[in-house]
Amino acid sequence: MTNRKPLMAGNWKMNLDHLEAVQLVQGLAVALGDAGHDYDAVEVVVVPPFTDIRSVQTLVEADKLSIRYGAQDVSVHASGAYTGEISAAMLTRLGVSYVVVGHSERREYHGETDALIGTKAKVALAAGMTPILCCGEGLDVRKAGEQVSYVLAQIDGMYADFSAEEAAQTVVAYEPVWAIGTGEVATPEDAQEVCAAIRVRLAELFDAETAAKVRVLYGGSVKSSNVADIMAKEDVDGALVGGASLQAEEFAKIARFNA
Ligand SMILES: O=C[C@H](O)COP(=O)(O)O
Repeated sequence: MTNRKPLMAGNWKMNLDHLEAVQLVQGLAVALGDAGHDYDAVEVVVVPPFTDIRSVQTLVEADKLSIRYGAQDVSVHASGAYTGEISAAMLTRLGVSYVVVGHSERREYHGETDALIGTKAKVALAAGMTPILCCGEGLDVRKAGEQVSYVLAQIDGMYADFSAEEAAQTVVAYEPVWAIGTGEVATPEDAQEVCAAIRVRLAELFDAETAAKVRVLYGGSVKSSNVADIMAKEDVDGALVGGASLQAEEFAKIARFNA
């Protein structure tokens, strides 16, 4: 048995402007409210683009919503001449609770390395936000059957400078790149294999108590139709959802996987 609270996080990626963001969060709140969702049992988080966050904050505060929100990235710098970057302090001023770091799209299009991702995660933590550290193998690695060693190398790199106390406050998202936005979902067994290996590695890097606290999410073509089977796996503590989080009803159903 685990006391890790399931976390359903919707990563909107570069979709929806601030007006659409308000509509979606309102729709999600209504769908979850109508269903009597217990936010203490399953945490629900939206991760909009930076430009939407202020509007989401205003809505969440005005309507006293229990939905929490995150950012898709954070700068390693505190302030200064870093054009285009957003600091951790700017995010915390907007009530941001989570920061996704090292998404495979940041790794691919922005050359982010495990070391940089680890630094970003520590910056987020130091500012009081929870980092969601992403990892996952490409199709070539999966075909070679090397997914576990590949992902564990990413874990080693990202957590290299973490203390156990810091690590215990993080979330990991395992997202096989071949399953992202493709409709190709990993089997629950595939997800469990890697998520369990991540937890074992965290226990080796830190200790068993720390590893037991870290929530490990699965991401990659999660939908309301497949989420329950994935969530039934012991080491899967939630989902990082892309496309399906852009529809209020569908994301509400995902959050209510156990209803
Ligand atoms: O961050 C979310 C993932 O990249 C999954 O995206 P997807 O659900 O559209 O496959």
